Amino acid sequence: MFELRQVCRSYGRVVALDAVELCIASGRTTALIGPSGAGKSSVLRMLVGLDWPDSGEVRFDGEPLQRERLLQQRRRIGYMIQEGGLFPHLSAAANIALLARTVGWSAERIAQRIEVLAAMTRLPVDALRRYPAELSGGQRQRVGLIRALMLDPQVLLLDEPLGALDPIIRHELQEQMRELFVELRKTVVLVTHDVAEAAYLADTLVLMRAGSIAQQGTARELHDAPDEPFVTRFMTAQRSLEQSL
Ligand SMILES: Nc1ncnc2c1ncn2[C@@H]1O[C@H](COP(=O)(O)OP(=O)(O)OP(=O)(O)O)[C@@H](O)[C@H]1O
Repeated sequence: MFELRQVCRSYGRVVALDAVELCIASGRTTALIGPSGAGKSSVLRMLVGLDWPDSGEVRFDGEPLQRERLLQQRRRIGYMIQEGGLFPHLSAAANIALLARTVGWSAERIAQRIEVLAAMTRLPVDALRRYPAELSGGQRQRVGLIRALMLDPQVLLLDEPLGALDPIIRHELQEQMRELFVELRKTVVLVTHDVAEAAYLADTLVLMRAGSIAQQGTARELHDAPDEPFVTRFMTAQRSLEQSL
């Protein structure tokens, strides 16, 4: 679905992406993992056309991502930024409806679609009338997810979709998201800091380090057959409760 060919991107002196080569399979879930600053969000922004390579190419569904065709290509992609990225002055429902209104959906069609998605993501209906500041963290994430799903895109790009949630809600949302990904059969690319979450949600893990791909494979492959010591360090860095007792 996506291909990055020798993608380089620097911000001033900081090299965010260093000749990245990456293929993302269609209809599967891929998790980008890696230390802070490794370039995960930068990759996601390239995929959605919010940022462009200094050199190299990003291809989407067999064609280069192009500024001239971006609107058309963007309609096939749902994107959720960190913290949901909701507009604070709009109610949850208005946030969700924004894109659909722009592309000319009727109020009735919008309401029907929101109802379906609220049920699917288990968002209480009364939450739709509230402003983002009046929602819990878990509800905000659900609203962000509904907004990304609104136009039924082929592709979902999720930047830390479950960041900053308490462990019980996070556990619950992980289960719901996994069911949703299987049910919807979309191409999903998500960023997470949590290795266990990545392994639970994704078919493929892409481990980044300092703007490059350290290793790509299943969680089992990265765990059992690491390409370098860094992979093992990262995969085993999270402390389990058993280790701490
Ligand atoms: N707009 C920007 N201006 C300057 N530097 C940037 C910008 N965006 C990213 N960077 C830098 O590029 C590098 C990669 O950033 P990126 O956000 O992609 O990392 P990340 O792996 O997503 O990190 P995190 O896990 O902390 O979100 C970092 O060093 C970051 O400081």
